[in-house]
Amino acid sequence: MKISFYSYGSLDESQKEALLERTEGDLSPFIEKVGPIIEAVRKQGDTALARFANEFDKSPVTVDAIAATPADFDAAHDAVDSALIEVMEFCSDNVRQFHEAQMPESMWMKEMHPGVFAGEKIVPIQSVACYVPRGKGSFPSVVMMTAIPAVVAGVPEPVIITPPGPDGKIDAATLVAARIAGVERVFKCGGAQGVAAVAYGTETVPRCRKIVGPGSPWVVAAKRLLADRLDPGPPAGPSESIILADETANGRVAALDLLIESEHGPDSSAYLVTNSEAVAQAAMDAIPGYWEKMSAQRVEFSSTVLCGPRGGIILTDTIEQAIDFVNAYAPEHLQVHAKEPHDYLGLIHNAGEILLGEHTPICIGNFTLGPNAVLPTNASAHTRSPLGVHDYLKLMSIGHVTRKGYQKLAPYARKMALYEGFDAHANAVSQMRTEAFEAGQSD
Ligand SMILES: NC(=O)c1ccc[n+]([C@@H]2O[C@H](COP(=O)([O-])OP(=O)(O)OC[C@H]3O[C@@H](n4cnc5c(N)ncnc54)[C@H](O)[C@@H]3O)[C@@H](O)[C@H]2O)c1
Ligand SMILES: N[C@H](CO)Cc1c[nH]c[nH+]1
Ligand SMILES: [Zn+2]
Repeated sequence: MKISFYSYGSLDESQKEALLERTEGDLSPFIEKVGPIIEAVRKQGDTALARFANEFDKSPVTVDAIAATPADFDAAHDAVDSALIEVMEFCSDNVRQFHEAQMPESMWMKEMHPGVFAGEKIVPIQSVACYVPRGKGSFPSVVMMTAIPAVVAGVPEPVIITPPGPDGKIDAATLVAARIAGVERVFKCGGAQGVAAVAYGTETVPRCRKIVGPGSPWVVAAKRLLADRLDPGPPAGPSESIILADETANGRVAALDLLIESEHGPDSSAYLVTNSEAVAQAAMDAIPGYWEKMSAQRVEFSSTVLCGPRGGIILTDTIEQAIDFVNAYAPEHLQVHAKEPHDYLGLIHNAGEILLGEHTPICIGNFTLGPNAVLPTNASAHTRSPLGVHDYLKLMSIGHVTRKGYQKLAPYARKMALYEGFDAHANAVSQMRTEAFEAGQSD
């Protein structure tokens, strides 16, 4: 197979536009199939969840075994290598520290004028579900990234949903990570049926108001269809990355990092964008050797991405052109390979995360650095942010006006109300209010 190579300066506008496309851009085939799945869960609850687990996950789950039990947690703990548990504790600790640092004050108030107080109260959302994928991998790291900020934010009893495996069980490390995070409500339901379960609630799965976490197009399509009933949280579909490398980069190292996100699935996207022909060539030459060190399935995913229309190597005429491409693409993950990576920080406006330097590969961000690795996909990094404690919190405005403050504000409110034509609004800040007080006092 031939790795896709683009000489950017010689592409026409439509070819440049095509490079910006992701698989998530067209969800229509998934939306069509997901509608009936959602309807079945709404009507049949747990029975439908068990049936879909059998059908889509080849998992023999019965209606009485959808919730993980304390015995399941204990068995998972026994099954997982103790060295992996230590690693998950280390990574979880970094993720927790990062998100604790993100927490805002729970309230603020400002005296706008004498006797006029305004501020905000910040509270956790009362019910949130975390989606933890399983299929083209198992993702205990996604438990860390979704459940730990929920706990830090103070969400009472967060819920985890995840597809069961062919043994009818939840991935053992996923359960261990849930326990490390402090989450006990874990349910065996994934894909569109899992999203529908938390949107409507079933006999076993509680209804939630919000769902966070990444997933396949089945999950993304269900979130989209259920968005009126369930806050779908920040968008997080198939993984995508750009490695931006200038002429000071080592092409072989850049290639190693290009392969990281290319192996998630055939629907992922991954580009090396460089202004250096030597870096591009070194990366191109290195990739086949790296594929030899990967499993057949991961090579299939990676080569589908890098040899197809949503991945490969882009050679630009200048580094400015490379940076412009990054900003137009707005990748989920961006890693900068350069001797002076900080020089580029101020020039990047659109990316879910910016990892600086050749010692900060995306997998370090995925697992262990601390910032959240659930990041905006499908160009939503133009306007959206990484998952964080703010996604589990909401603001309520607070106001308090004393008698003195009222005298200052009332004439302004009355003038506005009269202009907008709202009689009751105007009356409530007129002489009628003084009269109502006086009449009330004499009662
Ligand atoms: N953006 C991020 O932060 C991030 C993080 C981790 C993973 N990811 C992405 O999440 C995705 C995980 O995908 P996955 O497949 O491993 O797990 P998944 O849990 O998202 O999807 C698997 C589920 O899809 C459903 N499904 C599969 N085939 C189906 C069919 N034919 N009909 C109906 N439903 C079907 C099943 O219910 C199955 O349980 C990947 O695309 C990966 O790149 C993103
Ligand atoms: N790259 C994913 C986010 O796009 C996160 C992840 C978890 N495990 C492996 N990778
Ligand atoms: Zn990854």
